[in-house]
Amino acid sequence: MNPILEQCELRKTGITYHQAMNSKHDEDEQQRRQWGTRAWATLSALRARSPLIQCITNFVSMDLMANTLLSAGASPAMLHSVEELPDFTPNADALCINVGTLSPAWLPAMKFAGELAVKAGKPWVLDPVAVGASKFRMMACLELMSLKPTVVRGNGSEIIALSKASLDSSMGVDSCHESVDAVEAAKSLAQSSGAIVAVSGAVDIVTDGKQVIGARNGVAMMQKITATGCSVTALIAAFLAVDQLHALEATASALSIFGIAGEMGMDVAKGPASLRTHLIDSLYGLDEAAIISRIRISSL
Ligand SMILES: Nc1ncnc2c1ncn2[C@@H]1O[C@H](COP(=O)(O)OP(=O)(O)OP(=O)(O)O)[C@@H](O)[C@H]1O
Ligand SMILES: Cc1ncsc1CCO
Ligand SMILES: [Mg+2]
Repeated sequence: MNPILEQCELRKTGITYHQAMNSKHDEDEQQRRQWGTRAWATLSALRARSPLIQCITNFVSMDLMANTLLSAGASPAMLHSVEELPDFTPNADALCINVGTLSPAWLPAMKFAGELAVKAGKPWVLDPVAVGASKFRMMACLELMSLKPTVVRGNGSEIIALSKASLDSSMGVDSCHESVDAVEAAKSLAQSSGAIVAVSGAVDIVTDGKQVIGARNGVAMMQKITATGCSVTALIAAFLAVDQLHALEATASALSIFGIAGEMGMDVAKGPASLRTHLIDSLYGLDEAAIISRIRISSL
C-alpha cells in the first residue's frame, strides 16, 4: 500500500504511522531471530553428527563441493560407480546429484542412486545444471525428477527451463534471469513434482508450491566463482540429512548460511580467488552470533 493511504487507514484505527512501523520492525526482528536460532541449531547438529553425503557431481565442482561439506561439518564422498551403489547409497545420510558434466555413461548411476536413496528413505537433492541446453540433458533431468528428489536447486534460468521442460538455445551454466523472475516457475515445478524448489540468486527463493521464502544473504561476487551453486546444493543435502522432516526450512537455512559465509569472506577477499578461500574459512568458523546478526530470511 502506498504510505499516504497507509497513514489514512492507520488514522482510522488510532495507531500512529510510527507505532505501526515500530511494531512491523519488531515483528521482522523476531522472525529474523527465529530463523537465526533454527539455522544455528541445524548447523550445530550437522557439526555434531557429521552426516555422510554422497555426491555424484560434475568434474568442475568436486573439489569446492567436498571442501564446502567438510568445512560445514559433513563428510563428503564422491562415489559414482554403479557397482558400488547398492552397498553405499542406502547407508549415506543424503545424496546430491548434479548433471553439470553429464554423459551417457554417468546417467544410469545417477538414476540408480536416486532410486536407492528413495527406497532407503534418505533425502536426495538434484542440481539440474544447464538443463535447457540440450535434449539429452532435459530428458535426463526429467527422468531424475520422476524419481522424486526431496529438493531441486537451480539458478533462475535452470528452474524456468525445467518447469516448462523447454530448451533454451543460448543456455550455459550461468543464469540469464534474476531469481525473482523464476518464482512462478518454481511454484509450478514444486506443485507438479512434490519437491521443494530452490532458486539461487541475489535473493535465494525456496518454495513448496504454496509458501515462498526469500533468503537475502550472499554477495554478487559468489557468481564469479565456479561451482558455488553446485556447492550450496550439496550443503542443502547435508542440512536435509540432519533435519529431514523440515525440508523447506533446512533448505532456506543452508542457503542463508552459505550466503553469510560469502558475506564474511568478502570482508577480507580481494576478488573471486581469495573469496573462494575465505568463504570456506568463514563457513568453518561460523558462530551463533554471526548467524543471528546476519541472517536475512523472510516470507515473500
Ligand atoms: N547477486 C547475488 N547476490 C548475492 N548472492 C548471490 C548473487 N548471485 C548468486 N549468489 C549466491 O551465489 C551462490 C551461487 O548461486 P548461482 O545462482 O550463481 O548458482 P549457479 O548458477 O548454479 O552456479 P554454478 O553453476 O557455478 O555452481 C548462491 O549461494 C547464491 O545465493
Ligand atoms: C562450468 C561448468 N560446466 C559444466 S558444470 C560447471 C560448473 C558450474 O555449474
Ligand atoms: Mg549451477
